[in-house]
Amino acid sequence: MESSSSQRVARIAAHLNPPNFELRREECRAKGGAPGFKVAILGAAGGIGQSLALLMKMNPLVSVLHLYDVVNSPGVTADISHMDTTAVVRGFLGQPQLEAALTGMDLVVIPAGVPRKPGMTRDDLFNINAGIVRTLCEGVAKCCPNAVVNLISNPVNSTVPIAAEVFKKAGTYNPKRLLGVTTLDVTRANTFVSIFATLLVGTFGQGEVLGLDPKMVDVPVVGGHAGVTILPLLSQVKPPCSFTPEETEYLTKRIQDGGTEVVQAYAAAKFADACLRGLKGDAGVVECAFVASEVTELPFFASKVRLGRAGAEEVYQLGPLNEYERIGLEKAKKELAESIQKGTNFIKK
Ligand SMILES: NC(=O)C1=CN([C@@H]2O[C@H](COP(=O)(O)OP(=O)(O)OC[C@H]3O[C@@H](n4cnc5c(N)ncnc54)[C@H](O)[C@@H]3O)[C@@H](O)[C@H]2O)C=CC1
Ligand SMILES: O=C([O-])CC(=O)C(=O)O
Repeated sequence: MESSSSQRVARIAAHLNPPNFELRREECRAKGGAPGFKVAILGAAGGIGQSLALLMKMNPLVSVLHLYDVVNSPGVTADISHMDTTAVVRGFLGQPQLEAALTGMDLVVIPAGVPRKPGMTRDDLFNINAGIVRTLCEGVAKCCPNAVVNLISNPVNSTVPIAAEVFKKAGTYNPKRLLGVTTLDVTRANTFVSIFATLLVGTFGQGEVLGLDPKMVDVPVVGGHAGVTILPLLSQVKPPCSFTPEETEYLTKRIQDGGTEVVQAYAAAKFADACLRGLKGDAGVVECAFVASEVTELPFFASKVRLGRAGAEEVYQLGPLNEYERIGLEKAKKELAESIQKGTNFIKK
């Protein structure tokens, strides 16, 4: 006869062994009554997806985290699910499991698709990623038509219009709930400006600023998410800061080219968190995003938006631009118009 201790071990083991493990976690969570949102990451086994999954699993606003990919999602799910935070993690592999991954979701974050190789532009990814985004958004329209969608897959300037057309076709389009993620441009801009300001002591209007924390810096970045369409409004930096024309030119290029150097998931997690805080009803959640917009004559444009229960509840105007920024805006709009049209045509053709 087994000792009571080994019987207990056997009982616990039965609960902790896959596939029971996640089921038990779910029961524990239900008993604890942790509130929160259901979030799906599509492309969760990729470079961005894995780090994003880790960061979302740490977010207390997330109660359920679905990790979908066409490869490797079971391993990633097992890894993430052992983190001792409340969100229940479930993995989904391949197209037959897409609908299960999406059903009931409040927020769908999409970093699925191919990334750039050296020498490529984001637009070079269009041919592969356009079809991937279309398929995934068809799934969203069918299974969670009211979810907020964060589109990360590049070229964002075209994939957002693609998603909009898919949702229009399905009759589920809500412009407030479709957001292209440009947060990385803002985190780069905040970081570069803070370093710059710290090194160039005395350029800030209010006297000397030493060791400026990037979190204290606010650089609006408008337009889109590729090359010249990324337009940092350095004249509107907070705290107020003045740059020479050469400094402006240098910083603008540095921010525009940041993606050829390094990519990361932190900004995507920051933006997803802002969307969840908005859905929860927090006041004053403002981030830049590429959304349906009337700020310019273009149907989509990135600018500051206020995030709320409805998604992007308010799209802010650009504010006063200086001459350098006005020229930049014209260049940005020209390229953006083509990228938006290309995305729209992909579905309409
Ligand atoms: N908007 C932004 O700020 C950023 C955008 N990106 C973009 O995000 C995308 C992903 O980048 P990485 O994670 O570095 O690439 P990656 O190649 O490491 O990961 C992509 C993942 O997508 C998966 N995938 C491919 N087809 C899929 C499908 N039909 N359904 C579901 N998953 C699918 C792949 O299996 C892979 O796991 C790229 O297009 C990249 O350009 C990356 C960084 C920042
Ligand atoms: O540049 C890339 O290929 C990825 C991206 O969008 C970024 O890092 O901003």
